[in-house]
Amino acid sequence: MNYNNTNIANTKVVLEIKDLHKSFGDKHVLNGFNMLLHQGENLVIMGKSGSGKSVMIKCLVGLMEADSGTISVMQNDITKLNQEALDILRADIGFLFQGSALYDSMTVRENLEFPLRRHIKKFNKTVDTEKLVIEALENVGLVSAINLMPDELSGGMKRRVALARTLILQPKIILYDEPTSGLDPITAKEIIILMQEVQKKYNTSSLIITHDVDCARVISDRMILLIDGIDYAVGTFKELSTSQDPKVKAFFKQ
Ligand SMILES: Nc1ncnc2c1ncn2[C@@H]1O[C@H](COP(=O)(O)OP(=O)(O)OP(=O)(O)O)[C@@H](O)[C@H]1O
Repeated sequence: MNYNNTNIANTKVVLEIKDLHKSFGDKHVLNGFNMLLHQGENLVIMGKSGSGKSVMIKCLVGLMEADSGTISVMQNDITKLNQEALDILRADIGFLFQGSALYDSMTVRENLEFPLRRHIKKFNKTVDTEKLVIEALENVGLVSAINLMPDELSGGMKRRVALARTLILQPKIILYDEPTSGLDPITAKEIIILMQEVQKKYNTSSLIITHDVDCARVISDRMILLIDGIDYAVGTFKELSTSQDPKVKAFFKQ
């Protein structure tokens, strides 16, 4: 298998999905999907609307039970973990949802404090909340917005705050669901640059679901095309974007 960054192929695997199946009645959404995510890798998953990307993510985070297959996060088979072990593992996985999902009635500071309170076990009891909030906002260049309410922020600022809220738990893996959707091209580019900076600074591994070909081009070390319920095509952006397979080609027509 080829990687844009050959160093990544030699790093450990932090997430592995093997032969995942999920059907709803006679609708077979996932038909044996496989995936590997390496430490420090940016892996982009592309698939048409309704191809099963959300179903795959829901199985991955335990919101949905797969019919068969295995999912390992940092060498732990998540289907075999008890609730407490799952909670500990979940604190190492950050999410950035479509549309930012900030709490509207809370200030930026309170939005960032919220996950800290929920996952306090991950840190020692004397955690300096203020320091962590400021540090997370510094990472996204938004310390000045600390006392603002979400409706006082632009779309791009909201996405940044959401990223800061994800970073505050110091996740080892970040799942991005359409990180640039709804943003103008310049703001989208800023978010992509920020994602790259975060990856470099913390050596996080990222799984990025996107329809945005530009985002995939810039950020991906490797890509998977989810077609017909399987990992239909796997490779670098260059490999996939020059493929002669009509199903693959369809993704890169602009
Ligand atoms: N709980 C459910 N019950 C029945 N069918 C479902 C359920 N969840 C998802 N599906 C079906 O599974 C298929 C895949 O849905 P999914 O939401 O994973 O697509 P997606 O690739 O994330 O699409 P999009 O890019 O539009 O978000 C769809 O046909 C959907 O209707």
